[in-house]
Amino acid sequence: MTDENAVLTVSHLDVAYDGAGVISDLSFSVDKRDILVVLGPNGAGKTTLLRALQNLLPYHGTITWQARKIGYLPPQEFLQRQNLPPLTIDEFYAFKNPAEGDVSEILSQVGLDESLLSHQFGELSTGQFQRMMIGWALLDKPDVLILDEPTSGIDVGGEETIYSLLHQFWRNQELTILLVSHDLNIVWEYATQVICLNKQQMCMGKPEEVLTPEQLKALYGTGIKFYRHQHR
Ligand SMILES: Nc1ncnc2c1ncn2[C@@H]1O[C@H](COP(=O)(O)OP(=O)(O)OP(=O)(O)O)[C@@H](O)[C@H]1O
Repeated sequence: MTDENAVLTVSHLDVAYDGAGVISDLSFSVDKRDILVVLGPNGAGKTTLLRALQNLLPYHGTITWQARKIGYLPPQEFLQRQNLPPLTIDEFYAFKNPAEGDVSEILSQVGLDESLLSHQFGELSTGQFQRMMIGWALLDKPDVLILDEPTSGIDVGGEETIYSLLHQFWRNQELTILLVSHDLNIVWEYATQVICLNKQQMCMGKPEEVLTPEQLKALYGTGIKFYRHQHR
């Protein structure tokens, strides 16, 4: 039986690299308009999970999407502006075959001037680049967006731009977000659901219900500062 409100249902998921198990017997579901944050220590299998969900890795178990279109934000290396191809923004956006008017609309939504379309990647400021990338991810109107630590290595200002823009889109349109983040502040501020992963599922639920100091200690070992934003 499928849950009408679920956008993703994962059941008994196992993923291994060369026979070495990385994810074992993972089951969870994500509802429409959830912001699910995948938490876990280094090597816990978070990126592996996101890749399996996008059918980029072989797996056992079932992954059922009830999504119209799944979008993703490119890897951190791209977001950190390393090894970028010599393209103008116009050329980059054209890869998505946007309909008439879509580029203008998305640029206005991310707060960028159309004159930037003729610029190359290297000619944008950091903040403009972050906005441009969010616009690219959302240009073809996905109803699900997958992001793997989108702000790692990005300065605090850029981080703020990415999350506040994403949150703005999430508020204004039908969007479900699956996000890997190490940042507990992001979890407290934005997550509607959290899954704690350390090869196996260690918690799943609303952050305020499942992220107890005990759970965080079990997930990360000692030394995690327990800090909760009060303003939600
Ligand atoms: N292509 C690969 N081939 C073999 N092993 C891999 C491969 N990719 C990842 N692994 C291993 O799988 C495990 C999980 O890796 P994964 O990248 O999913 O972890 P993660 O939770 O995203 O970690 P981090 O927080 O450090 O980014 C690690 O032990 C890693 O070494």
